[in-house]
Amino acid sequence: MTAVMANGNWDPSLSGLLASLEESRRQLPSSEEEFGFLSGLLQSKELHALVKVHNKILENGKDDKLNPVLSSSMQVAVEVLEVILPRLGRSELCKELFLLLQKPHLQGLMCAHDAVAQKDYFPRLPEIPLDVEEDEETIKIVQLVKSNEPLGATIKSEDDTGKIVIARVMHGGAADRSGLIHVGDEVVEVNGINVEGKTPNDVLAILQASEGTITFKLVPADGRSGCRESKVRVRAHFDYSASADPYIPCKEAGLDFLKGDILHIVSQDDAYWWQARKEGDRNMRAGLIPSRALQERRILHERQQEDKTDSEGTNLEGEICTGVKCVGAERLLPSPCSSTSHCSRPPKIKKILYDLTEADDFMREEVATYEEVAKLYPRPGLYRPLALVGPPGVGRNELKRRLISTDPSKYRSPVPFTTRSIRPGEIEGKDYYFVSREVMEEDVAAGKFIEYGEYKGNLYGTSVESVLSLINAGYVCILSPHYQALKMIRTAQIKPYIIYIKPPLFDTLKETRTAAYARSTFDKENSRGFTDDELREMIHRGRRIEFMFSHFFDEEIVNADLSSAFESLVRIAISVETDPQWVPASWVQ
Ligand SMILES: Nc1ncnc2c1ncn2[C@@H]1O[C@H](COP(=O)(O)OP(=O)(O)OP(=O)(O)O)[C@@H](O)[C@H]1O
Repeated sequence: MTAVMANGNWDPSLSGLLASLEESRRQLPSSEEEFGFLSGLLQSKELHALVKVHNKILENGKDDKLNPVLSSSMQVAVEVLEVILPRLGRSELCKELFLLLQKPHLQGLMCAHDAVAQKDYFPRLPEIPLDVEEDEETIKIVQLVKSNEPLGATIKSEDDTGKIVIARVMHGGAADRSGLIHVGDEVVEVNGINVEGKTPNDVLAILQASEGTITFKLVPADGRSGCRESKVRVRAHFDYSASADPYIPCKEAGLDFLKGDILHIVSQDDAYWWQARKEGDRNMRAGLIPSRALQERRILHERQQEDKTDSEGTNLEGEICTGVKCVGAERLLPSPCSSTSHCSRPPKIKKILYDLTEADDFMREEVATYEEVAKLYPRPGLYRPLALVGPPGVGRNELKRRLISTDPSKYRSPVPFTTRSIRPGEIEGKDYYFVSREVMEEDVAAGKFIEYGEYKGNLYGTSVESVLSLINAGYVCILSPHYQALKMIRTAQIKPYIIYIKPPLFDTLKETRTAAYARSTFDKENSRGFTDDELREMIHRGRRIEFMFSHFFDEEIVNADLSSAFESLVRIAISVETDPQWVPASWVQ
């Protein structure tokens, strides 16, 4: 026997295995290479260490010597991360703990701890009964043991033959992980009961009444093999509740999510029902969500219905059912078992830039469902611009000015261009870039401006180049673009972090603006307070902006109390600088 094994500490079962391997070496049909591999493995220190750990766990588990204090250390770690996140800027200790808890080694340790604490390695499967008839070589027998986890597969009865088949296997669920159950497998027997001629509900009833292990006899589907998990992540642009969806093939298999949630799409095999997990969710089993194509059809249909004034009757059901076979016909197999600012005030030109009242309906063509995203990691010295959008008068410029005044050497706003002539005291390149109308019109036509407009016969605008030069010079560029310029700035080149400044409800809006003697920005010639109509208009505009552009927003700040809104802005600005962010996948190469 080899030197390593001569060591008295070596596990006796491993030594025994190796000895019998060597003894029967000649009778084995294996090649020299295969033998060498196996014998090397049995003698490896890694395997020995693993066996030792395994034995120790079993030994300690036997007489309940060690009881875990908790079995969800990963969950606790995530909660701690959330709690300390807002304190990162203020405490070095918080920062250190934040980094520590994200280290893969520590997370691996906590995962392993939880698996052991939850006894995830139990139970052991009993021997498979081998009383299989001779002509049943194409039958597979799958035995599952009760646990708290659902099986993660759905069944349906086939339209033409009435056979019960596995309709869907949810990625990461118990069935998928077993590697034994595949889509298309025909269910012949459950616990010795023949299911021929039975409905999916009958089969469910058998399963629910069963206790202990459950044995399936399955005819394997031809040529099926497990599909590899996709890596696609998307941001959802709508709320989804499976229980409220009349068209989902199986409500219990659905995954609920909220607008803004990041979803890991693990399978797009079905054109209408994708399988997804929520990013960061420890539940490995994927759930069903409507595919992009299906959701787009639904939204378009809903819009058509809204637009229809006459009632021709809705037939959404018919329309979707044509595309999605077996709607509602699948059954999920249960568990087999169970200010005063010193920055000069920029000129008020924005509100005239796109002032075609309500001319923004063109955006309604866009159907926001899911957007593919990827993580963008912060790069020191190269900061994402912050773009504050909102209805005119809501306070974007006020917040921008306050943020810049906290550190003018860090936060900057791009210098605008104008075709008007320079006035006494103004400095070229500081107040404005003064250019001729011909030059500016040419540049506008060439798409060099993120926004522009005309006021009293002169053009004003902000160029893409001036934004990029601030970014490249290491500043945090602060923009307050008109909302219709959002599409222009939301590019891989600029990578803006878009913050929606939302007006509060009318009473609060009126109260806060009156208390602060806020000046209306609607009538440039008169510096006066906001009228009720103007405040209502602000709220109305806000709603339209949300309707059209909310899928572009990274954050939202309700500008009720100005100092709270400003605090939120500062907190967001710090986190954009330091934390990884989900951005459109095309921005990350
Ligand atoms: N939360 C608040 N409470 C009280 N007053 C506010 C608040 N936010 C902003 N204001 C005041 O409201 C007025 C309009 O704000 P601001 O000029 O920043 O609006 P804006 O969104 O930039 O609009 P515009 O695009 O028309 O310039 C200013 O007098 C500002 O000081």
